[in-house]
Amino acid sequence: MRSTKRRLRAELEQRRVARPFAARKQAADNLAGWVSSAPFRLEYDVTVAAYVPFGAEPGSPGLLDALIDRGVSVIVPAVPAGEPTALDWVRYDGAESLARGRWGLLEPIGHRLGSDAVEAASVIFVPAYAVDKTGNRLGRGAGYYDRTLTGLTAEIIAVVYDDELVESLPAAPHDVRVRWALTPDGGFRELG
Ligand SMILES: Nc1nc2c(c(=O)[nH]1)N(C=O)[C@@H](CNc1ccc(C(=O)N[C@@H](CCC(=O)O)C(=O)O)cc1)CN2
Ligand SMILES: Nc1ncnc2c1ncn2[C@@H]1O[C@H](COP(=O)(O)OP(=O)(O)OP(=O)(O)O)[C@@H](O)[C@H]1O
Repeated sequence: MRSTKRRLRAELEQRRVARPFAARKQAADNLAGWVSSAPFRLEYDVTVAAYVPFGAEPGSPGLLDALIDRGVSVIVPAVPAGEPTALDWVRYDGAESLARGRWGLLEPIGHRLGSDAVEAASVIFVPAYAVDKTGNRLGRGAGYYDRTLTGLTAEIIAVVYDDELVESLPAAPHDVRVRWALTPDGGFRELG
């Protein structure tokens, strides 16, 4: 199982890296555009936990900015020091305040809110290499998100390219299923 997941991650990463720049840009714009037709409430009193895409991941800060433009409070992860645990969180208020953190990830400079901050979120966008039709998600494999998402009742959305919404993925008992996929061409799709 572990080596199957590792091989899948490597294949999916290669496929992402091979996507032409213009296609990635179009996909990022499309993803941001779907925010206005999200199937859940995204208003001024809502907190959304999202993330800042890096490398060949689908998306850009554009989706976060689209959320902020609606008045939503947005928090994004900050990777805690040491071994993988639940993620820490920082408020996002625009791409200007981002700086390179651990592994070159972009994180807002600002007060760390603690790992409990995610409990205020009613909607959580999570990164994934792939998601299957029943909501099994393949992440980077450090286990940050599996540790972060257990026990939450929020709507959880995996953001992937259209060809990364697949028929089935290997799943372990600790894997937390997601209810939605968001893809550049398909928008929000309910899973399960
Ligand atoms: N945009 C984004 N933010 C995110 C995540 C993510 O997947 N995407 N995470 C999702 O969990 C967390 C960070 N997790 C990460 C886990 C591994 C690596 C990484 O590059 N690992 C290297 C090995 C690094 C090393 O050991 O030196 C690798 O896999 O090659 C990066 C981020 C929180 N923030
Ligand atoms: N709730 C948890 N408690 C303790 N260890 C966990 C927990 N969830 C995951 N792990 C550990 O984290 C590691 C990565 O898990 P897995 O391969 O399922 O990652 P993933 O779901 O693909 O990615 P992500 O890093 O996004 O969670 C595994 O070694 C697993 O044992």
